[in-house]
Amino acid sequence: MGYSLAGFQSEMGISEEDRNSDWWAWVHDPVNIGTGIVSGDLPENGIGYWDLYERYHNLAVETGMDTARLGIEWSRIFPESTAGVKVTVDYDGHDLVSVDVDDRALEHLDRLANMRAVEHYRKIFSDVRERGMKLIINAYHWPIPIYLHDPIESRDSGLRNKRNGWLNHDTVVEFVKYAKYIAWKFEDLADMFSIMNEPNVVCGAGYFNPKAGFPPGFPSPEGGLLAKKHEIEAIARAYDAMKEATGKPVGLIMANGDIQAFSDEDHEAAEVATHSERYSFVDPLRTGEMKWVEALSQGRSFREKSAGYREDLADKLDWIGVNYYSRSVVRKSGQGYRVLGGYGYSATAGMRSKGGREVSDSGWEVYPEGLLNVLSSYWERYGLPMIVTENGIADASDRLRPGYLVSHMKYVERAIEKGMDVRGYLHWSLLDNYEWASGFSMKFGLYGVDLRTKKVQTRPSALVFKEIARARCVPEELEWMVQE
Ligand SMILES: OC[C@@H]1[C@@H](O)[C@H](O)[C@@H](O)c2[nH]c(CCc3ccccc3)c[n+]21
Repeated sequence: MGYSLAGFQSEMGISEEDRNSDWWAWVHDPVNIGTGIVSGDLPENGIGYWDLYERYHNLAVETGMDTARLGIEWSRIFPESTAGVKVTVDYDGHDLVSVDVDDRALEHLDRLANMRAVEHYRKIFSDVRERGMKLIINAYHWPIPIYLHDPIESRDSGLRNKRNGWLNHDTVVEFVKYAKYIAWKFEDLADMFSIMNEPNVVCGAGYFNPKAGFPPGFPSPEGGLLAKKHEIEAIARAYDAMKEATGKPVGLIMANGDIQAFSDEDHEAAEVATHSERYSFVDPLRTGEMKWVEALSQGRSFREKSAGYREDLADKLDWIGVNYYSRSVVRKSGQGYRVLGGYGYSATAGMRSKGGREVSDSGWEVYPEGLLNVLSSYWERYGLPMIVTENGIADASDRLRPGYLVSHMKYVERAIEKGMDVRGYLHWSLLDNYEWASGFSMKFGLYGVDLRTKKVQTRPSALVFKEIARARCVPEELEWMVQE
């Protein structure tokens, strides 16, 4: 049991601002701040993990945690372009079927890398290991180096500019170089690697749902589907490259909602939604079966379409990270689906959900049984080892979090009792942090952090977590907290 965090959301606050990413440009953009698409909070005013990691790791150990999933920022390791590093790339038509990063390329990357950043990440990771904790290193948690994705240019040019992030195969090739370098450089400190965190949210929020406040915030179903295809190729090519540098398990972390039909005539819609948001990412990386979800009627509805078999994508995952917070209730819409407001991730903060459930500060319905449903869905379809890599709640008053913790962990226990191979539970998160477009207003931490003084406040649910961690199960005396 432990916690997950991401670099851009936690590192800055005291020193070492990393200004070289699309997300940095995105959250500092005056137009985005003026239109309210981002909060105006800035990551450089954050919790300062880069400097305070020993204090925070002390907290994790005191809370009974034995595992940390931490991210590395691509733009810190390679602040300048790596395009000059020669690698062998093979295409089959538009399909990127191999990227060979040989030792000469690794030596070249090592000369280009920001060695101060490499060494500092080694200090942070060594500190985790020296405390007897396990370490999962995640290579990518959303920010892309600015020389590969200028989100303001992309937004203002309607995606017609050059530096277009996941829309370009260049980004895939440079990502594979970076991912192999990470595996090569940190192999001795990691217990496991994750290639990406939530590729489905990156393309979904960036191109299908501009209100989410993600770069480049340009509505383009075609763009979203192309970004999705390139992300899947990036994961497969990075897996191949990383496995040349390490024998440690290499997996993928996916965002999930428990997708449910509103009524009996919406079951097909729920199937299409589950394919579009979950299986269409992971199927190709297991079986090579590239299913396609065609955007119909200006992206308001979607239809499943087979795009054929790709041998070069099959068998590219050793484990799956399951991020789960809430459900999604869907209705039929044309040949596809639409998500219903009032339920799951689309509920409203400050009022009960349409299902009569509690709702978090971020408007997400508390729906613990969905975690068991999502774990079952992955287990039945793929049979791969799983880790709950994110589960948590924006809850500044800590009114809901104790019950949220107990209820969701009970469902993890249920999954294990049912024979599913669930290796761990990582809470999002140990500490409050920078919640992307929402900034610092959403408090996900078991511990609060005063951003001016960097002083830590213990929330009662940190003590609940400690009890559960110490008992290695949900103790009977805590079960009263689950408001059924
Ligand atoms: O919002 C809390 C956390 C973020 O801080 C993490 O960086 C990110 O990995 C993350 N993902 C999710 C779930 C996102 C989601 C929303 C709606 C539907 C499906 C997934 C929640 N969170």
